[in-house]
Amino acid sequence: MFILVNLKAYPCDPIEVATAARDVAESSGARIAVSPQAADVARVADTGVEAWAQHVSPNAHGSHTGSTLAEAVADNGAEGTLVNHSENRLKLADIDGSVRAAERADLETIVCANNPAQVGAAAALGPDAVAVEPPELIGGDVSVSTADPGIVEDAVAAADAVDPSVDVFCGAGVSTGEDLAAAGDLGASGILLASGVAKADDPRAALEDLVSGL
Ligand SMILES: O=C(CO)COP(=O)(O)O
Repeated sequence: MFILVNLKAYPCDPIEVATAARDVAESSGARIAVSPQAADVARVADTGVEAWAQHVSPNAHGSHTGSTLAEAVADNGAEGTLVNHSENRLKLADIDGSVRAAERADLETIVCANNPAQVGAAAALGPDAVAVEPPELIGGDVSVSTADPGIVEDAVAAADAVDPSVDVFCGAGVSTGEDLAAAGDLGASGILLASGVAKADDPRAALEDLVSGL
């Protein structure tokens, strides 16, 4: 199970979380990545943890003010990028463009989706993985793997029907090792979480609890 910690725009210390994630990944053997604000990608990657961008623009170099280029985040140490999110909704054509941009820059991709139908559409674009995150459970205390196990199973089936090589992650309310284990039992290859680590009083302890579910 891959654990991807999305720091969103939370007021946490990205280096504190990245250092803890690096240490817990090393001691447990788990794959853990941290996805900070684009401006913090280089500092986070410098800790030695696997760093991911939260978004890349569909465009390449050129007259595109405000872009976050896939090439730029890759040059600054990112190994992958999220594409689309319930909190940053993109048009299908832009999701496609961002996945293609990430491919050009050799970044791994996870496209986020709200439900199994969107998972199927996202899988058709050929990312490395898709993540199902029901918006109503994002930021809450109850894990998607407990509150709505059927949506995870349906997402796995939807992606498999389109392209069996696309992994399926789940996210929303995931915070414990038990939540992670339940996600794995439902067929997920990884989890995407934010508040359970970024808003934790002790992010290191939160990460240690998560890997206990592996
Ligand atoms: O949106 C999410 C990750 O991208 C999930 O957020 P929470 O873990 O805070 O529910």
